[in-house]
Amino acid sequence: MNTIILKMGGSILEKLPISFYQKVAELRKSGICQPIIVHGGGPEINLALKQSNVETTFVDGLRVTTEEVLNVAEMVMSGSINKRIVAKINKSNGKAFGLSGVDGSLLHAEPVDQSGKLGFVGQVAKVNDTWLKLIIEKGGIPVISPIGIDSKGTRYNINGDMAAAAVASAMKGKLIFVSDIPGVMETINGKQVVHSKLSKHKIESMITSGVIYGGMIPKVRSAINALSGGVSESVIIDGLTPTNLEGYLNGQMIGTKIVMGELQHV
Ligand SMILES: Nc1ncnc2c1ncn2[C@@H]1O[C@H](COP(=O)(O)OP(=O)(O)O)[C@@H](O)[C@H]1O
Ligand SMILES: CC(=O)N[C@@H](CCC(=O)OP(=O)(O)O)C(=O)O
Repeated sequence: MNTIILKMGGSILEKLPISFYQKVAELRKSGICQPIIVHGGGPEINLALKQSNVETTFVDGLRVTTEEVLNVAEMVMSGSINKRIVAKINKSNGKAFGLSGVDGSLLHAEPVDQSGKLGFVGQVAKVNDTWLKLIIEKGGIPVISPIGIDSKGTRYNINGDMAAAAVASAMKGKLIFVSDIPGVMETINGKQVVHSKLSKHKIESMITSGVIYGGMIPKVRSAINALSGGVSESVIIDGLTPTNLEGYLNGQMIGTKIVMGELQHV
């Protein structure tokens, strides 16, 4: 069975209709594909930090993470968000199993920046997929919160897009970023267009020119890394259009596909 890694952005988590979770459960039950969910939670972490009067800043879409910020990020993502997703899939007759990258050292992490400028921000050094494979073997749908751990027991806040790319590379699945935008957009001659395909070269120039900014930066860079890591396809789709997931899986041109080689028309 083909594996798909669904990165569910914090931007849409609360807006997704129950039909989305029903579709995820159905994909597994019917044997069409094996979904693995990796979620984010940026907006809810922002809210929780605000309520605790903790300032938060981002560098290239990554949250500078002090110990205090890490604890809040873990509470929000591994606690509240993860279990809400699990509950919705289970309500849809799926067998979801929630775990964070800390459980079974699923996401073995290392600091993203050795200078310490970003604090406890990690990247995935290795995916320990033993438990994932066991959950899958038993008919389950893994739901992963992107907090990682190293061999000393230090935990790291990992951007959800980066975690999803690492899981997709390890499991050799298709990587689908489910977000709140129809794809990567650009205003050309006064008209907003959605790119249907983007190459690595074009992506880097769009980051340099500021067309791609904020949370879209780790998303597109993770898509490229996943392709380098052996993932066959990376795509960004809008989760709020109910037919998008199925349409994409049926081969329709939906969202923005990230490709390795150069493209003539971009
Ligand atoms: N060129 C672009 N096209 C579309 N969205 C962009 C672009 N550049 C930056 N963005 C921003 O990236 C956001 C998606 O990233 P993010 O908020 O991290 O999403 P998610 O929570 O789904 O991971 C969009 O809502 C938009 O504000
Ligand atoms: C290091 C880092 O930036 N971690 C992210 C993790 C959540 C995330 O990635 O959420 P989205 O998918 O909603 O963007 C954060 O703290 O916001």
